[in-house]
Amino acid sequence: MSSTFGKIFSVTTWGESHGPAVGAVLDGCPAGLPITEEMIQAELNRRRPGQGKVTTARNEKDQVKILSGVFEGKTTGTPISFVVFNEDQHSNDYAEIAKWYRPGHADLCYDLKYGFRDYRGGGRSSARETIGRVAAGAVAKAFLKTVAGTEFLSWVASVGNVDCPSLDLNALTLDQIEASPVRCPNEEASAKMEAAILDAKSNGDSIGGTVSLYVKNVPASLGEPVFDRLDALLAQAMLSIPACKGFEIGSGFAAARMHGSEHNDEIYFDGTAYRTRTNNAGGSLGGISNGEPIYCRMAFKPTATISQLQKTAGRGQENGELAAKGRHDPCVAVRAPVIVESMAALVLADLYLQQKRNCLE
Ligand SMILES: Cc1cc2nc3c(=O)[nH]c(=O)nc-3n(C[C@H](O)[C@H](O)[C@H](O)COP(=O)(O)O)c2cc1C
Ligand SMILES: C=C(O[C@@H]1CC(C(=O)O)=C[C@@H](OP(=O)(O)O)[C@H]1O)C(=O)O
Repeated sequence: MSSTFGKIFSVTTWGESHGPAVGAVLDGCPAGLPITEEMIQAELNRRRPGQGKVTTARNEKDQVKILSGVFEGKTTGTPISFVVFNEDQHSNDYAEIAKWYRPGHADLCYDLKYGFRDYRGGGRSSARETIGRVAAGAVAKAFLKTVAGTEFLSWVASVGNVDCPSLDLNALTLDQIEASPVRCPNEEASAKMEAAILDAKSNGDSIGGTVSLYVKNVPASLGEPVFDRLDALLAQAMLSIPACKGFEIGSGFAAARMHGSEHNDEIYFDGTAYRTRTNNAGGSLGGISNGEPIYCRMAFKPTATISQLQKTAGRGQENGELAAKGRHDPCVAVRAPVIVESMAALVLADLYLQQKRNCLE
């Protein structure tokens, strides 16, 4: 099922960017979990378009409605359905992409696969689809918080060649991240990133960035030892986010330049649990969580749709040029952190429920 993610705690998203609505169905969430529309709305507000000069100007309220699976403020154990109505589509701006494929977007590949063009914006390939992931992810976060005290934080770690300096991750708060218009908690780096995004935008261009994820209080023993390794599932989850092109966990690519003596995380018992003194593993060894925080980084490419004139080809096999229209994010990384957190929560909630089958309590 191409639109479903997860085995037990599983989400199916539906809807197109310019259709009447988008949403999700979340199945497998245990009964009795307190859930409100307000909790989900708070997460959707972090993802929403129209948040200022550094995001797309499409002005959607993204007001969520829960249609099923919650009664008297608690989950009932039955499928939870979410809907968000689209209100500000402006589909006429997209007339030209009915004919011309946008370089860097999914237009050509969707046509090659389905022989069909939904040229109303990005259609199903638009990141508007991630509304369903964030709504379901909010429930996954609430579930993990209840069973294990798990906490998720994600922020923009670089834009173009501007890097966020290293942070004290245990002291970092969501408020510090959300205070920045680009979601970088370091004030100086935030200002430089904002300038780089506005500079790209003023040239009819876009710019890439990286997003970091830090998850605290991850229960040990989540993940399967062979194919459904925790790190592999996280990679799949992250690379399934539109425009995500790179994933690294723990020391990531830097591990390839290290010696074992440097990379191995020393293990000790702290009186309660096994811990490691460093976290080059990023919280996963042998595909199984070791109880240390999960730490990963994702690379997001520059937004495909730009207003500069670019050479491309059309549906009728002709070659030509396109200066794309519509309202677009100049840097998609800025709105990605809550999506990243949501996908990580969906992976962990699913593995948590799978682990219940692996051992006698
Ligand atoms: C939060 C977010 C916002 C995005 N906004 C835009 C956008 O405004 N315009 C655009 O062309 N692509 C945008 N994208 C990226 C496209 O959806 C993505 O590039 C497209 O689906 C093609 O997939 P691929 O880049 O993963 O190959 C966005 C992605 C994310 C995660
Ligand atoms: C509306 C949102 O962002 C959109 C993501 C997106 C894309 O191609 O990914 C393209 C633009 O929209 P449209 O589909 O109208 O071209 C963005 O505005 C959203 O995320 O809610």
